[in-house]
Amino acid sequence: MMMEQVRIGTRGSALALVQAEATERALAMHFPALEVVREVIKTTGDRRTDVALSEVAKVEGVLDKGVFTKELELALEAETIDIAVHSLKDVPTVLDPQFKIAGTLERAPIRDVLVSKTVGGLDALPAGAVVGTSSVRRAKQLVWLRPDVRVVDLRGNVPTRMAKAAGPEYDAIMLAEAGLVRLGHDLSRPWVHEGVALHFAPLAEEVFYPAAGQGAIGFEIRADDAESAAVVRAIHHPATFVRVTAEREFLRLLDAGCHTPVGVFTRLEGGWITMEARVFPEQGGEPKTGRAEGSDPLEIAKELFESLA
Ligand SMILES: NCc1[nH]cc(CCC(=O)O)c1CC(=O)O
Repeated sequence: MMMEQVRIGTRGSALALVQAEATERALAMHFPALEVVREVIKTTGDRRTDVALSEVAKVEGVLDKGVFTKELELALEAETIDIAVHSLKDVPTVLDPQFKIAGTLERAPIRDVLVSKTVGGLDALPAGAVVGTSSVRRAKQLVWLRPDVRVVDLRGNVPTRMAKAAGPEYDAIMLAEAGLVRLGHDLSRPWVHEGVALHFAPLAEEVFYPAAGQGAIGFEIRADDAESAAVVRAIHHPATFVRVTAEREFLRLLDAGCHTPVGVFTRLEGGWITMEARVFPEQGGEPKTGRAEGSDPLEIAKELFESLA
């Protein structure tokens, strides 16, 4: 018996709402009679824009990296929502056993984008350029590729960060291509804000390694909720899931010991997965780079992890 109503939970940021809409469209296509109710939920990460993202978890006592997900899980637990719609890269790799990631939509592009006042991407940034990002992964890779660059913290949701990028404090910022495209940016031409033109330079994943799960929308449900699992299954994209499973498992294995900045990406062709990772030592210095391939996402994650240990 098909359920009559499903309640999805989402953050209230512009990007989260676009992702909720994409989910609702997919559900409407598969289940024309299903009533989809949207619940907008504020997370710790949305409230605490006053401190650096890397500090929010500590300040707020949120377990691990759940700063954008904890309140959605509380709503799942309280059964006020059935499906939490997440940017998968914000979801911790280890979940409480009462929850599970039941599926993903088809993935958007995985690259990072340099958004800068100068054209020509990373190589053409002026000497000593100031680049805004709150991601340690982006910061480490930036400075490794361009040692003269100065990284400064930049918080806020995507539209806020785009507006700040046009201000005098920054020469450039970094954002995910997926978020920019979902919010309607055309990366082939500059975006002009208050008379300042910002240029988009997507960075190939083998040049600038993305985050695990970047560009994927994941659905978290109560582990025992078979009805919601069936709903998710209809809009699920298995090829995306195989890739993000490999990437997240690799991150989970690394996270066991520390909070290392890590970039990782996969490709999937005819059931064959290739995965590459760039891992920066916590103490600084050269990153380790590795590659694994195979057909089992968990196996190749383990193989890659062990080859870098
Ligand atoms: N942590 C914020 C966040 N979470 C997901 C995205 C982009 C969309 C995605 O990667 O799925 C962003 C913004 C960004 O990194 O530019």
